[in-house]
Amino acid sequence: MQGMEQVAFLWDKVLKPLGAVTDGSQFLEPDGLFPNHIPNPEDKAAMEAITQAVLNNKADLGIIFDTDVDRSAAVDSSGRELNRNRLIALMSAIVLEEHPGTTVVTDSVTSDGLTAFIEKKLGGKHHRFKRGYKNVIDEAIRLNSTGEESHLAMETSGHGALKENHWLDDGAYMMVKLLNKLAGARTLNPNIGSKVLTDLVEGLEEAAVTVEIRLKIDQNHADLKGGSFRDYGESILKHLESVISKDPNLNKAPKNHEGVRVSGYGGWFLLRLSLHDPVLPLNIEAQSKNDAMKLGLAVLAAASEFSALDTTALNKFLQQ
Ligand SMILES: O=P(O)(O)OC[C@H]1O[C@H](O)[C@H](O)[C@@H](O)[C@@H]1O
Repeated sequence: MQGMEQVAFLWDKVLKPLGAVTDGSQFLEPDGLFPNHIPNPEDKAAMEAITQAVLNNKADLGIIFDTDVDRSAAVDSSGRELNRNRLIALMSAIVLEEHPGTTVVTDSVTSDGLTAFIEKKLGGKHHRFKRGYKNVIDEAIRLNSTGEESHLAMETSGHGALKENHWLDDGAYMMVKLLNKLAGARTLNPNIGSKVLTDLVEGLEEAAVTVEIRLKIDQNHADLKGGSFRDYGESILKHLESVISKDPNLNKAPKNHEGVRVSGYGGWFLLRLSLHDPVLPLNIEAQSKNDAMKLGLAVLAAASEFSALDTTALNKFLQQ
């Protein structure tokens, strides 16, 4: 287990008294300079550190939190990361066992593979909404108020909330759900590692290439003509939408709540406005770099007309 201050409670007052061996845990001392890695369960270095600790200690499970413990992720006993879409798939499998057919609300950058997994394998409904943990939680609450049952709201960032936990944005509670599942399986077979969790995400299709490229809008650029970066971003999205509608290889997602989401070349992309920054994040998933580049080129073709948009990061991706 690794994380910061609040984790000490889970470690000292919950896991240890219950008999868990937590010796391999690391980075439990709070240090605001974050000397070990960025405290983010999506961060490559953070996930590598916890994976290594799991393997070195032959642990059944690794769990990792951000600094205020509202984002979390796990690593199974074989060293497989359970974060992003995989963690949502795993939590969906657990929640759908308890509440068959329920709706899972997620943010907008979740994969097409996740939708297929929730709907075809688990028999639930995937409501792909907007980025932002507050947005997904509020949407799940709204759905329940309209009579559509939803028990789980999750973001790929590792934020997540459950109806049974009063919709608190609570990474520790997510991990306790995984630990419960694990403990139940271990009473039947103590040498099973975390296979019970690994098995639950069996069948989740994953893209070979997954990238997020963040395109900045220069707010002081003359092309904004004194307008806001939001308006400028919206006009880029509108233009992209019209360019896509003329391309026979690309299809706009029929149901979408944020930005422009398009499928094609066996993959998909989403271009949207950042929640806070003058940035258009572009997410691309495809089965090969070549297909991902075709999707990236379609965005570049539309975006290059907008001189206040810095496309350096996209160009770099396309030239790699
Ligand atoms: O829109 P972005 O710039 O990608 O930021 C999106 C993120 O913003 C905040 O940090 C929210 O707490 C997260 O829930 C959200 O995922």
